[in-house]
Amino acid sequence: MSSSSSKQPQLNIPLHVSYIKSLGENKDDLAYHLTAHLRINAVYWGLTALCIMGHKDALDRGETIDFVMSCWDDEAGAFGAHPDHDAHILSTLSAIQILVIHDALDRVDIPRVVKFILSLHQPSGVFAGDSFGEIDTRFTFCAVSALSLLGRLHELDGEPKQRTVGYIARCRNFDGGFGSCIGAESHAAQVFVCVGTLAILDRLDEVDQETLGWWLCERQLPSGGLNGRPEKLEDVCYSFWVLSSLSILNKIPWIDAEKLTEFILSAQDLEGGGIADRPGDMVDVFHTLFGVAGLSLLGYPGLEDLDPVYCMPAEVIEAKGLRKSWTA
Ligand SMILES: COc1ccc(S(=O)(=O)N2Cc3cc(C#N)ccc3N(Cc3cncn3C)C[C@H]2Cc2ccccc2)cc1
Ligand SMILES: [Zn+2]
Repeated sequence: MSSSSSKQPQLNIPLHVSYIKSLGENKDDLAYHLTAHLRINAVYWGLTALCIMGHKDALDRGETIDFVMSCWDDEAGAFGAHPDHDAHILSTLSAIQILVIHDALDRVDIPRVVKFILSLHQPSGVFAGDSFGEIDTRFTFCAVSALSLLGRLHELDGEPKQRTVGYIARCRNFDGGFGSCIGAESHAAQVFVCVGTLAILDRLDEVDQETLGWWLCERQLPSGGLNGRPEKLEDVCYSFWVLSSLSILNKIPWIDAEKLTEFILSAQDLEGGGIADRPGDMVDVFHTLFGVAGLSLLGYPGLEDLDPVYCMPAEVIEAKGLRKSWTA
């Protein structure tokens, strides 16, 4: 893909780096406190975006690790999204991703976290998000990717792995896609978590790759952007959910990369920095990550490679020996 033909301004990396750095500075903003329940996830989103843009050190490593450890819920043996918040698989995965990126897994009581994760495995094969029992294929991906990053995926060997794969197989729809649970309609974010889980478990044979490939490339709209379901609006975050699934299936050429690149670049705020869900909307750190993540998967010049399964820097996943054979 040649960026010289782009009609949109290029990716303004310095501006987006300063936007992410500013997020942790405005602690007086009401918005800062209203998003406490997302804090550790937001740190993962910001840190990963910085890594892809080549500015991993823009956030202080020591302060970041100290914040993650302040989210440890010692009663549960896992991480919450904010100090004194209850442990949840979503925040536990974010904590592990941050510590792996910073090569600080030695700070984690791995046996206790593994016990928490395995305690969420349901008889049906799906994972719950926490002890309250809400189930979702998103939580299954979080559990399996967390165990993999901890080097403890073998805990699922045998019947637990078959149960997990069997549940995801029962979520597969006629259109080749996957939903949040058995019987739920296909949705791009759920397709990512199910395909990603099957990729980690080396069971992509459970995916109808041609049919799903078509469903995924049909997410692209005339604007170049991707939506999450038929008849929905395009949204930058689907640049990652759809592209990562296509990347795992080796079908990224099935979409128009040039037009998607233009769409993502058009969603930048070129004054304050950051990327929004679509042009003209308010930016946030979630869409900033998934915008640069999408550009990285499209081979946009000047960005670090992203691993499509773990949504983490490819060099970090490579160093842990977790890169899959089909990834370039
Ligand atoms: C602004 O209203 C919201 C609504 C929901 C949430 S959320 O439940 O915490 N969450 C994460 C999220 C974070 C931010 C940011 N910063 C912004 C949005 C957003 N969404 C909502 C969204 C994204 N695209 C369109 N929509 C409507 C996804 C959602 C679910 C999710 C959680 C973890 C990982 C992946 C997905 C946060 C804010
Ligand atoms: Zn979105």
